[in-house]
Order: sequence, then C-alpha cells, then structure tokens
Amino acid sequence: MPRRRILDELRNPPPVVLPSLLLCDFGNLAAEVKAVEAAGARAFHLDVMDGNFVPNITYGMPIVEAVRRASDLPIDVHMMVSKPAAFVDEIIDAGADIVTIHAEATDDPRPILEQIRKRGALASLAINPPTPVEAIADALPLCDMVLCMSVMPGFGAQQFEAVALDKLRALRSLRSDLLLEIDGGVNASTIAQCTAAGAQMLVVGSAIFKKPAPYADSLAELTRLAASGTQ
Ligand SMILES: O=C(CO)[C@H](O)[C@H](O)COP(=O)(O)O
Repeated sequence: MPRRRILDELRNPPPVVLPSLLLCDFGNLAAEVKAVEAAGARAFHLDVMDGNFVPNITYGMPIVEAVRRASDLPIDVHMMVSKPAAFVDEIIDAGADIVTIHAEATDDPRPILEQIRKRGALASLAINPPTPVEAIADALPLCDMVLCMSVMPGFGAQQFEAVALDKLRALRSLRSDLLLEIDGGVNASTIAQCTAAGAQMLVVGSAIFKKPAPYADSLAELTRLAASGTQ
C-alpha cells in the first residue's frame, strides 16, 4: 500500500490496536495472521530482535515475508537490532510498511529514516523508557511515527511503565500530525491512558494472545477502551 494511504488509514479513528505476533503460535503462523485479521485487526506488529540490542532473539525477513503472504494489512516492523541500517532495505523488500528503528541503536538516525522513506515505507523512531524526547528532537521532521516504549524491549508480558505517557504528551504538543505508538504492557487496564496521552497505535501482545477469550472479543474490548481514552 502507498505510504500516504497507510498514514491516512491508520490516522482514522478509532485508535488502532496492533496485535504483536511475538506471542502468537508460530507453528500456525498463517492461520494466526488470518484469525487476527478476521477478528478485526487493522495492522500487525512484528518484533525483530537480534540478541545484541536486546537480550532476546526472535526472527527476521522470512517471518515478515510469511505474514505478508498471509495478509494485505499494513505490517509494522519494530527493529530491535544494533545495526538497523544494514537491514532496512531487506525488511522493506520482505513486506514491511512501517519500519521502526531505535534511537539508542545509532548516533544519527536521520540517514536511516530518509532511506526508509525513500523506499516508500513509513519511517518511525523508537525510544526506550529512560530515553527523553529531547534525544530525538533533530530527527522528528523525518519521522512519520514515534514509538514510546512502555517497557524495556526484549520480552512480552512485562509491567507497563507510565513514563511513556509523559513522552506521548510532549510529542503530541510538538507535532500534531505525528503518528504515536506505544508498546509494552498495554492491556485493558492501561490502554485508555495511552490514547488519552495521544497514542493512536497501541501494540498489544499478551492481552490478545494469552487470553482465553476469542481474538475478536479481546480486540473489540481493547478498541472500545482505547476509544474511551480519546473522549
Ligand atoms: O516489543 C515488545 C517487547 O519488546 C512487544 O511488542 C511487547 O512487549 C508486546 O507484549 P505485551 O503486550 O505482552 O507487553
């Protein structure tokens, strides 16, 4: 999908709950993707971890390609890797529509963000809980999205860190058109605070994949609660 159309679609209310496939059943990946899409998902979130930037290893291009084959929905790839510049082209070739790199992984993210945009994908910068908004001020004009992590990246099912909410508010006051995403510990108890602080993109792992409820019920309830935070 072209960059402009994806941006317009994701900015549309209600807020977008993105299932984080980190916690899905990888033995049935295509079926999981189709099930979450049928349940009402508007985009997917994929966590690429290299065992160096974060203390965990997940997957790379083959899984992004497999998700791309199973669905036409936007794919949001969160690159938790030490050398993002080396992989952004391959990740986009594999099917990523949004590519998020970490501010902490590079001295200057601007050339990488430019490269992502040049390739027609949405460029996004992530900051970990200890990283202040000021650290990315120079790169903001090149960002379509900023991801405020509400846990230290690496694992699902961690406790939500509210410091991310202050950063969402600060970013929203700096740029009204910026897509804002939050990831980590987002669930039925925390999601309304996230949208009230300005997040439109809510990454959710365990509150979808580790619940006994059908995906459609979890997604509908999380979307309802997310929308309640914007009123
Ligand atoms: O990026 C991540 C971890 O680094 C995951 O996307 C995130 O933690 C989702 O899981 P949960 O909703 O269970 O916190």
